[in-house]
Amino acid sequence: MEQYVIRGGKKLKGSVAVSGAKNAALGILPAAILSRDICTIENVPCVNDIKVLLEAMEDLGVKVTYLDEHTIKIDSRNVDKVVVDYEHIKKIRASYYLLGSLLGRKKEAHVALPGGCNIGTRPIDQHIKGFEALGAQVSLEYGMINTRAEKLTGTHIYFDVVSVGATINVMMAAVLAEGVTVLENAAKEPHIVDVANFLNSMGADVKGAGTDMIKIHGVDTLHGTDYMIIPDQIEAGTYMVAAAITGGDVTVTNLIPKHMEAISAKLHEMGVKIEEEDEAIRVYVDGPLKNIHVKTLPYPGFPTDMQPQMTALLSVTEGLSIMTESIFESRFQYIDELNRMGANIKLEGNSAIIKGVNQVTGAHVTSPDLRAGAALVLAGLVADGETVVHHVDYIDRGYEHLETKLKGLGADIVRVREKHGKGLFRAV
Ligand SMILES: CC(=O)N[C@H]1[C@@H](OP(=O)(O)OP(=O)(O)OC[C@H]2O[C@@H](n3ccc(=O)[nH]c3=O)[C@H](O)[C@@H]2O)O[C@H](CO)[C@@H](O)[C@@H]1O
Ligand SMILES: C=C(OP(=O)(O)O)C(=O)O
Repeated sequence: MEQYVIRGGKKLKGSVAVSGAKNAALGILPAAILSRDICTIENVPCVNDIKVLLEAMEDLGVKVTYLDEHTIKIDSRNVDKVVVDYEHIKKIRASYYLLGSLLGRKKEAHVALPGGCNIGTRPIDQHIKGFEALGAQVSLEYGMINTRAEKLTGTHIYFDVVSVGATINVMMAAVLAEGVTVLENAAKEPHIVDVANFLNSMGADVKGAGTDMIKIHGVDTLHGTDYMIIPDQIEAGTYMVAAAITGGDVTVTNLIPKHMEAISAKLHEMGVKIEEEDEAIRVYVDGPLKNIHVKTLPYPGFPTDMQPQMTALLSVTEGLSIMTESIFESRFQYIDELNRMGANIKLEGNSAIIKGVNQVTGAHVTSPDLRAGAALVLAGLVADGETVVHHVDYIDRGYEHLETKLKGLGADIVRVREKHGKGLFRAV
């Protein structure tokens, strides 16, 4: 088991480059299966979720070749299996995208129910509703989702909830369907647009991604392509908060400022200085910050994947702040851990009532999930003394070289491994 040991108190300074978007890559790599050809994908983040997904794809017959750390050649000319078992995907959520891509390509898919972060009940009824509307039969048996279709036919689908996963999954299944598919009440996140752009670069005809109505004209075949994944909005936001929480001065580079608007706006409201450039944002603090209220919402609202990191910042900001989580009901599991570090946060329904404290103190804390883990690291960066963040494996799901990037900004953070049974540490 690996941990981060952080000695707080360093103001972060310098610049940090954002990696490719995890949640876009998790859609784009399975979508490459639809092409029956070779796709070269650049800016793939080097994070564990991607490694797990690629192993599952290799098991299906896809040939994966790393051209460098971030560039991957996906050869999906020979996909001979349609079954993705639990062992391959128990750790990731996005395995469900193999349903949409295999259904589109092979008209059949059997995928174990997805894992991923334990942040709520996370049903997939809207994915199933979409596949069924396209003409597939779907059943759930023995922990597997089984789906088959004689053929897929375009239709109108209205999603009852705004779902990133259902939008991407059904969009993927529909690109090779006969006729026109219209997805209404679609999610609008940047990664939806990125997956749609990728599909179009393979010859698909997807219009309207980024709005709540996506129209897909089915095509007969798709070809290979070269494509570059967008920067990770959430990783970028995490470094912006790292700058703010340490009272530092950090330029976050390789991002798309438009994708950061909700995060930038809330930081600005707190008094954090935000300077936008073409592909970078400088974040610095030159005075005391103000308490604010934040509510998570689907894009373009404030992202739920930034909720824990923002709460960490508010926990050390004077005054009473309220963070309301409206997407996932169990996304406050890290509050007890922050309180163990001296934060003063109470949960009332789906809101965290945060009484800002002057200082948090180092403690042993455990990440309950990916973004919560990032929040605990952020709190550790300003804590008095030493913070040990356990369960770094959650953080590794979605942050590329987190400790290296933070060290580059001047943070005192090391990754260590607990010596079996002895509670001793050694550097990894
Ligand atoms: C791999 C990936 O991209 N994960 C992201 C994706 O997760 P994911 O795709 O799982 O999240 P969704 O957008 O689907 O979930 C949004 C809401 O819809 C509900 N819902 C979803 C599907 C469904 O069939 N039925 C249903 O009721 C969920 O319980 C949740 O309350 O979007 C979330 C919301 O931005 C992010 O937090 C995750 O990081
Ligand atoms: C919740 C997340 O991921 P997943 O949906 O893959 O669990 C996340 O990226 O914050």
